[in-house]
Amino acid sequence: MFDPVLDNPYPDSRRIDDVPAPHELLAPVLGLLGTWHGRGQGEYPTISGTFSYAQEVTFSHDGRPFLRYEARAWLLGVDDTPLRPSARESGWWRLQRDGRVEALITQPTGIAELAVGHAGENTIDLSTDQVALTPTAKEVNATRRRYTLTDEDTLTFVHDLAAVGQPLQHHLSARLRRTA
Ligand code: HEM
Repeated sequence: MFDPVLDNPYPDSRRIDDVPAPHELLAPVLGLLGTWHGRGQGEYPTISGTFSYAQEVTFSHDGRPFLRYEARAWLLGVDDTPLRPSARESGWWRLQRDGRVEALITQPTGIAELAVGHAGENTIDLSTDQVALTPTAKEVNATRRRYTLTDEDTLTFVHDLAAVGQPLQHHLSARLRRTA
């Protein structure tokens, strides 16, 4: 017989003032903790026109010096009607001394990114260090992600992409509001 399953004694926290207390290395990214919702616009030279999307993003921690990151997007039609699920990704942002960040991000489209960068005054800037692709994934060579807290509850996001033979250029921009 198995013992009854115990509750996880180490749940993630999405709030600065909650337990566990955030690790000191998380100081430069504490403003990201929580759940964010918003909308954005996207484009790419290989795609006709632009597209609109909505997105939900969550950053949490368990008291250790990394963030758990989760994002999911869905495309929007006229009058913001949801059209279909779009990009999803999840990963880990490992905070180092002096605000250096090492991120591991995976997507169900067969793409795994290692990114490095820096968390500074209200801005996090991550660029690809390595990309790994499953055999059937689209060709992705590099990304750059910039997150800016324009006020305590507003997060803007810009994503550049080098893929399918195109040089690094704008793919997405979004503006998110903290909802939890
Ligand atoms: C909010 C997140 C994202 C949204 C809403 C989004 C949306 C889109 C859309 C609508 C397309 C056109 C194809 C289609 O209709 O599915 C597309 C293409 C593509 N996206 Fe994204 N995307 C997102 C994030 C990403 C990320 C993180 C990457 C890679 C790291 C990426 C890489 C690509 C690639 C490689 C293509 C294919 C281009 C082509 O084959 O012509 N996207 N994206």
